[in-house]
Amino acid sequence: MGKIICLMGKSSSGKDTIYKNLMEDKSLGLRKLIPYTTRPMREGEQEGVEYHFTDEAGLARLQEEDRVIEIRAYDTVYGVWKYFTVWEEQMNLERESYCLIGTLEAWNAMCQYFGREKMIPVYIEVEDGTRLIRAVERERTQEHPGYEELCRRFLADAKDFSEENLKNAGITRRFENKDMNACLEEIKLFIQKAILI
Ligand SMILES: Nc1ncnc2c1ncn2[C@@H]1O[C@H](COP(=O)(O)OP(=O)(O)OP(=O)(O)O)[C@@H](O)[C@H]1O
Repeated sequence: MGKIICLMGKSSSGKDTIYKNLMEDKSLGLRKLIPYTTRPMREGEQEGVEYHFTDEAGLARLQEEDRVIEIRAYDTVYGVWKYFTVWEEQMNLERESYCLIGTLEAWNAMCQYFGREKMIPVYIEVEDGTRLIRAVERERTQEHPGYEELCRRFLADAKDFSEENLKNAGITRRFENKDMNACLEEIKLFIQKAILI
């Protein structure tokens, strides 16, 4: 039986890096569950790589087909952008396991949609000071570093991923990303066991 692995964690905890590594490990046989968004494509992005890009009409069609698993709307300075997960016609949960990066909100909605027993949480944690340094270092490499947004996210994450919210979501196990290789090894072992059940 297939499972859905949901990688979660605060900003700069290493989700993206870990996701890429898990996907490259063919022995795990995980499939990507690529999210959808109504936000415009950024330079360097490609349809179907980070996201499937659509618009409000595309979203409405998917909703009519009852294929939207969970959806989040963000009121940005450019207007409302929606991010959502879609049931893909080629998905085969009997045989395949899927992996995605999710928020706690998405996790809760997906537990409702698929059933908790189908869902495997992988919560990644990094000590706050180290995480902030990694976030600043990553931002510094950008042409136009967005330190303000970085600070906003850092504070928002503390609320979104509060101990209470984690507890209510049934997330108890944590994977500490101090050393990437050790963390990856631990996560891979955990996933291998979890998808066997
Ligand atoms: N164990 C580690 N040691 C050192 N640097 C790391 C480690 N893990 C991740 N990083 C670095 O920290 C930064 C944040 O990692 P990454 O982009 O994977 O995080 P993320 O959780 O996807 O962040 P966001 O949610 O903000 O997009 C990257 O520059 C990455 O190279």
